[in-house]
Amino acid sequence: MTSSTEGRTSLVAGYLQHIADQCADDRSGAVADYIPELAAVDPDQYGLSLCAHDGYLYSVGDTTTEFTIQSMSKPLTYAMVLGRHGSDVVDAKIGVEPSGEAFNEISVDSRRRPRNPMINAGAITAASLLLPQHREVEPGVVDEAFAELVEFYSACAGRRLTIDDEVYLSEKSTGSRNRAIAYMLDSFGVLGTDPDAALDLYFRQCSLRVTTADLAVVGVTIACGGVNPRTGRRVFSRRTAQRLLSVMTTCGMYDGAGDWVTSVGIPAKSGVGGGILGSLPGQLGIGVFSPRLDDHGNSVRGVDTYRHLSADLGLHMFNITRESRVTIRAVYDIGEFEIGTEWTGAQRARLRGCRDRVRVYELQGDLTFSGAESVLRRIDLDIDACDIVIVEISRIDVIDPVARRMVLGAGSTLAERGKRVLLVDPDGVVREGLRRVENGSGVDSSSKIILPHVHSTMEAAVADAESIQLEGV
Ligand SMILES: NC(=O)CC[C@H](N)C(=O)O
Repeated sequence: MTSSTEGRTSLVAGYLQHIADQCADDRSGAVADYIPELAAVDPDQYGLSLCAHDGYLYSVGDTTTEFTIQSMSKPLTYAMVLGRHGSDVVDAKIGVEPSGEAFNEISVDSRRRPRNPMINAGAITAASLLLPQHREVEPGVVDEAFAELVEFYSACAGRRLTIDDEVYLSEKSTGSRNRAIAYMLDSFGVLGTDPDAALDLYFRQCSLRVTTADLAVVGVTIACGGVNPRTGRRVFSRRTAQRLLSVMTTCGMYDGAGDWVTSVGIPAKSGVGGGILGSLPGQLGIGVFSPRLDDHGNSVRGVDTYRHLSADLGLHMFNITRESRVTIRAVYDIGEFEIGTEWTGAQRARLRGCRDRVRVYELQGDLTFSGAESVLRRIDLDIDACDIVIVEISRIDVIDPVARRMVLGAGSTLAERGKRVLLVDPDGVVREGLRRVENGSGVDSSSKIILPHVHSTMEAAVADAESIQLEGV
C-alpha cells in the first residue's frame, strides 16, 4: 500500500496507515453482485483519505482507484434540491425520519412520502425534483439536469467527476427494484415528472466515479458548512449543510443508525460500491473504500475503519470540548540570548548565530485530534526557521489521549530533522502520557522515541533551550 500526504511524511499519515493495517485482514462480507461491473472489482482494495478543515489532504492505500459513488450521491442530490426548492417544498415530498429498513425497501410513511432522502425511494424523489415538474419530458432534459448535477458534485469534490458508462447501462437495464419504487411513488402522486426520467437521472448519479480523496473533500465541504476549503467556493448554504449532517447521522448507515451514532458518531453515508463518506462538523471529511459489504450494504472494512477513527483518534461528534478548535494564541521568537563573558570570542560569534532560532507556540482551547493536527502542521511549515520549538500548553485544559500522543510524538519526528521540542506544561496535562511512554507501554511503535523535555515554567524552558544551543557551540 502506498501512502501520500501533501507534505512530508507525517505523524497523521502514520496513524491512518496504522488504522488501515488493523483493518486489512478482515475478508468477511461480499462485493455487490447485482450488476456484473460491481461483482468484477478486486475485493481486496482499500483506501482511506482524510481532509482537514483547511483542505489539507492525507491519503493511504488505494487512493487513486476510482469506484462508483452509488448511494453516497444521495446527500448531494438532496442538497441540490434543498437549494433549488427550499426545505418546505422538499419536506412535503420527502421525510426525515430514519426508516429502520433496508435501503431498497419499498415503503413510505403515513403521508405517503418516502421516509428519508437516504433510502432509494427518497433519493429517486429527490432526483425527480431536479427535472421539470410535468409528465412530458422532452429528450435531452435528463442530459441537461445531469450536466447540472455533475457540475454540483464536481464543485463539492473540487475536481471534474465523470460517469462510468458500463455501470450506468447495467444499473439501467437491471433496476427492476428501483423501477418498482419509482412507479409506486408515482401511483401515490409523489412524482411530478416522468418516473422513467427520474430513474434515469438517479441511475446516472449513482454511476459517477470517485476516489477516497474526492469523498474526503466532499465530506469536508459538508463539515465546513457548504464551502469547499480546497477551492474556497461556496457550493451550498450552511442550512443545507446542517440538514445533510442531520440526515446522514440518523439515516446514513441504514438500519443500524442507533448503533452507528453511539459507537462511531460520525455523520456518514455508504454506497454499495464499497465507499463510505464521512463528515465531522467543523473539523474534517473522510473517505474510505473497500468493496466487500455487510448485510446492510455497508463496506465491512469501511465500517471497521470508522470505528477505529472514532475510538483511536477521538473523532466522535459528541467528543465534548470547551472550545471546538485549539487556537495558536501567539507565536514568537525568543531572540538573542544573553552572552556571558566566560565565552571565547569564537564561541560568542557562533552564539550570535543562535538568534531567532527558538520559536514559541502558545496554545489555548481543548486539544483534540484535529487541533493537534493543525498545530503540528503549522510547526512543520515553519520548522526551517528554527532549531528549537517551545510549545506552551498552560492554557490547555483537556487533551485527548490521541492529541497527547501526537504532541509527545512530535519530539521524535522533529528530532529526525535535527530539531528539538520543549513543552511548557505547568498543570501536567501531558505528564501521564509521558510516564506511560517512559514505562514502555507507549504509543508510537518507532524504535527510538525521543520525548520532548517538559518544563513547568517558560523560564525553565528558555534556560533549557539556551543550554541546548550552547551544547552545539
Ligand atoms: N446503497 C446503494 O449504494 C444503492 C445504490 C444502487 N445503485 C441502487 O440504487 O440500488
